[in-house]
Amino acid sequence: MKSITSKKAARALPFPRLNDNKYTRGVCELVVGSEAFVGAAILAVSAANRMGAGYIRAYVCEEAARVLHAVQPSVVTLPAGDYASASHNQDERHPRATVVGCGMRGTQVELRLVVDVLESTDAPVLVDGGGLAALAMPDGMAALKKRFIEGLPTVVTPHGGEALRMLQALHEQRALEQTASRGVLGSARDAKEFAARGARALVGNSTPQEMALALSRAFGVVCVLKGPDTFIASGDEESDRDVSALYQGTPALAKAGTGDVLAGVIGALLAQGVSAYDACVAGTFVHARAGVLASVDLGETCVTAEDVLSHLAPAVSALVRKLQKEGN
Ligand SMILES: NC(=O)C1=CN([C@@H]2O[C@H](COP(=O)(O)OP(=O)(O)OC[C@H]3O[C@@H](n4cnc5c(N)ncnc54)[C@H](O)[C@@H]3O)[C@@H](O)[C@H]2O)[C@@H](O)CC1
Ligand SMILES: Nc1ncnc2c1ncn2[C@@H]1O[C@H](COP(=O)(O)OP(=O)(O)O)[C@@H](O)[C@H]1O
Repeated sequence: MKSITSKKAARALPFPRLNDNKYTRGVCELVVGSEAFVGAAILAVSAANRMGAGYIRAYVCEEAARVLHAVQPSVVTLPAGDYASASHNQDERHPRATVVGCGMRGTQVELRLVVDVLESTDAPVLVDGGGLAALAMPDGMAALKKRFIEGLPTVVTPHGGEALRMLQALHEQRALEQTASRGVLGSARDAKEFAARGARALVGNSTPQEMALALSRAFGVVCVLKGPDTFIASGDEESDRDVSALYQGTPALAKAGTGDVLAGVIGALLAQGVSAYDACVAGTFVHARAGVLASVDLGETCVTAEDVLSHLAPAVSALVRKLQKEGN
């Protein structure tokens, strides 16, 4: 397994070119937050705005739009329900990406919205937080399969709990399908309980690396499995970079909202045309470095997700200095 270094992260970073405009620097769209989790939307959107995408469009609830107008007036806001009816395609000169799911609670309306996002853009999509539950549903799986066949990149960023739920849902669904196809008799409830037990047994003993790999292959996505150490699985069976590990974090990052910041960071890199795998490598590194720099300033105990956000710029500057030192 490869470990992510500052050199790899620095080389993946995008820079504005002399003749760029806000559209050529990439449009990052975020379909995030809910009435229950307004903060997740603010954190993800603010992180994306900080990480260099030229145009940030946030599809959010009214309260999140109100807060964003106050704290990030450069962000354009639209009602979350408007996403499906707008156009989201990209071309070579106008890259873009969509982040969806941070701060969602997993309601039917939200899960439908996640599937709409997967179906309605040819740009990279990052799915996080409560939105991840949509992927193991039949519509979500079908949308992912179509994106995979068409070569459209999808990134998922689960924490350990979300990864476990995704794998269990997947195994459960497969077991149910097998039961049905073999004509095994029994009540629907018994079949579901049996499938759930099998799924728990299958997933129970996996290491985080194995889970990241299983998720990336089963769903056809790049999987960033977050935790004290973070594992990135490319899902590419031909490649020698199946799983990479990031060991440079700090327990100061174990705070609510830091995952929302990470989703915005990776989303902005995707929107600037960085490949899915490189965006995950550079994004997780910058995020971890921001956590470390915040800890240096404030002490590990006192760091909040807002501090990680405010240390993204010094983290990027440190990487840029590294590149300059190497003469690249
Ligand atoms: N300020 C805000 O508005 C915030 C909103 N958030 C949003 O809240 C929604 C629910 O996410 P949560 O993660 O809070 O809750 P979840 O309901 O997704 O998961 C929490 C459960 O998973 C278990 N778990 C197992 N491994 C874990 C791990 N490595 N890290 C965390 N939990 C683990 C926990 O014990 C717990 O039972 C998401 O959409 C998320 O984006 C959170 O990001 C927190 C901040
Ligand atoms: N003990 C730890 N050491 C290093 N990094 C951690 C630790 N705990 C959590 N993190 C990082 O903090 C972030 C937490 O993300 P997540 O669990 O999704 O939080 P939230 O949903 O509250 O935003 C991830 O990037 C994870 O890798």
